[in-house]
Amino acid sequence: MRIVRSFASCAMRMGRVTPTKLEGSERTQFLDELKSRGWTTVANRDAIYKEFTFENFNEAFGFMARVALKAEVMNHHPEWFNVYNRVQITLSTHDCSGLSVRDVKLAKFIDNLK
Ligand SMILES: C[C@H](O)[C@H](O)[C@H]1CNC2=NC(N)=NC(=O)C2=N1
Repeated sequence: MRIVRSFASCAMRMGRVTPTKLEGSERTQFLDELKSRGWTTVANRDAIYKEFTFENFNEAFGFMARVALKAEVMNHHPEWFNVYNRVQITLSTHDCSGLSVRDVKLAKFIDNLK
């Protein structure tokens, strides 16, 4: 049983388990936390958005590289747009068509880089 559980939690960490959409008070709590750090909700879809500005392209791209490596490990990828020193990031979970804990986890990682 312990082996089954540890396999399940490993699969979860590796992003191999289909995530479920955040709902109810858990969702409200996560969203309040994210909004306090500058994330906003997106019109017409269940996603969060934040814009980051850097000194120059080099700083912006270094930041993107760090996010990309984390995203690959999590098997959870951002939708993003970059022009010179500006990076716009939208997070949503395609596998459940909405926000999941993976978006919250990736958002926290991103905020800690800045
Ligand atoms: C098949 C593969 O597991 C999925 O497509 C992964 C890859 N990256 C992903 N990224 C995001 N943002 N949402 C997903 O649901 C997702 N799913």
